[in-house]
Amino acid sequence: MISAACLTKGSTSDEAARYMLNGFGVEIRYEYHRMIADVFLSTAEGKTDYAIIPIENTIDGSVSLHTDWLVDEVNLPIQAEWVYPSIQNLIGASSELTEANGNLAYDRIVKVMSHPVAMAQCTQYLKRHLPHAELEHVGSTSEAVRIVRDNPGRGWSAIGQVSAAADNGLDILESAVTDHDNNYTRFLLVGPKPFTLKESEKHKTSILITLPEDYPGALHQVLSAFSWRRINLSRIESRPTKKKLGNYYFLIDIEMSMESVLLPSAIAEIEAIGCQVRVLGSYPSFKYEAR
Ligand SMILES: O=C(O)C(=O)C[C@]1(C(=O)O)C=C[C@@H](O)C=C1
Repeated sequence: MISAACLTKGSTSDEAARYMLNGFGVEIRYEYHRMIADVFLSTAEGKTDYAIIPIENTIDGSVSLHTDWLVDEVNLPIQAEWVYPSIQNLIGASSELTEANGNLAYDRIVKVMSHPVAMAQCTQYLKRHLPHAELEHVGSTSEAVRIVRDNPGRGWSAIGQVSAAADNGLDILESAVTDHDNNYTRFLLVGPKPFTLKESEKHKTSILITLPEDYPGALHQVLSAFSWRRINLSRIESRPTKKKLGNYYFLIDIEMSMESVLLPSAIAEIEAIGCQVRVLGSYPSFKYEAR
């Protein structure tokens, strides 16, 4: 049996976790939390084998809060990554928020609640149809659905998953309200144990680089260590070190395993110019395949 910490039942994370982990013939115990901090801490404190972390979204980009937790607050290696479609829906009680003719009564909706990332994926929809509604952020999409369920008759609605609506006895008022159809979220499986349930043809490595101070052209040299070896990078992002204004580290995703010959030598070259390198994980990368 393996155990995994995840955002609340019925969240996008929960659906994505089941997509990834179920069906390997191994029993999985899920531990649900309302806040992402508790998801990380459960695995960091040894209560679960893995934590399921949404890290990047097609529309909203990197989830900086989750990146910061991964880098600054815990030391949990990345063991796998996969993408999962993020289809968000407007959820509420149709008896309360629908006209007699069956049309959605937008003017009766006074509040929309959701996870900030899910809400950001529906910005255009909310502007067009619900500009008058108050928008409120909560810890997960399913948490939003639960709060709406517990507050009937107030004109509240949530943005979230079909399964959360069903679990809470609410209705899909409008389906697929995300601004673009091609909306995917990239998830990480983090924890101390390597992930061995499934093989993948593609491997990635994520590293964190802190440049030496006052070293002109340091970033250029870092990138050239990869480019002349023809090592492909899939993401480079800078985040503040939080130690001094203007100090940043670079988070780089590399399309190569640490087991390859080339990558360790590129990293050694980068360290030789005075950069600090921390490997966040070298892991299989899985593509989404509709089942
Ligand atoms: O609230 C949820 O349902 C989550 O799983 C969180 C989360 C996120 O943090 O990115 C995950 C995927 C969705 O794209 C929106 C929100």
